Amino acid sequence: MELFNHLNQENLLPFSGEVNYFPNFFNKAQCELYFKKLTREIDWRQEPIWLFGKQIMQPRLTALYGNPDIPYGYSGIEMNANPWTDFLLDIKETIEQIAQIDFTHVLLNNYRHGKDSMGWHRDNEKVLGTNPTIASVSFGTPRKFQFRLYKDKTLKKEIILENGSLLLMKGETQHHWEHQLPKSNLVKGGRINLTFRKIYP
Ligand SMILES: O=C(O)CCC(=O)C(=O)O
Ligand SMILES: [Fe+2]
Repeated sequence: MELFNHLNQENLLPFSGEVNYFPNFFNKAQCELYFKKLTREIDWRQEPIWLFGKQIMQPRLTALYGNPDIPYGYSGIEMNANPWTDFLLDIKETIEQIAQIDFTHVLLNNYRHGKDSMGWHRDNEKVLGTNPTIASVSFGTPRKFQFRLYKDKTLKKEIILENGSLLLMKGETQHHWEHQLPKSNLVKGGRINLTFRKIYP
């Protein structure tokens, strides 16, 4: 029996997946620097998605960076990755040490205020492999992040993703649990999230 994983972190999920939370993974100075750079230097766009047969604009800004020549389809849109920048590589290398995986891409989300959000979904696309490790880094205003069991949507777990935190989703998480970043009337400030992924072309 495995009592602890290698990081000695507790699992946020009760079963059928593994989620570890690391608050203050980045220090205050790094948080300020990265939030500024992410705001100014990323090629942010508001992209349309297809939802129930209708094309609507996503309620957030997005961008994709990563290794060249690996196209990445996401929610019905094919995004071409921008090449890595120096500071994105710095962040990637820092989290690769703890995630113990070489990531090929990062999907960036810019939630400009509390009305920006991301709805319930699983990151279970074929190109991510069977049990993807996804590393989610947050900068800026804290936001609520929720999980619910795919087969019993009344079973929920939630956590506040704080400035400078890292959330690792691993194992069978993407098979059995959906996640979302709900809208909030209370949140005024902006938040930028990076989800590092490994794509198997
Ligand atoms: O903003 C977040 O914390 C979640 C982002 C997410 O779930 C995704 O990019 O797939
Ligand atoms: Fe996701």
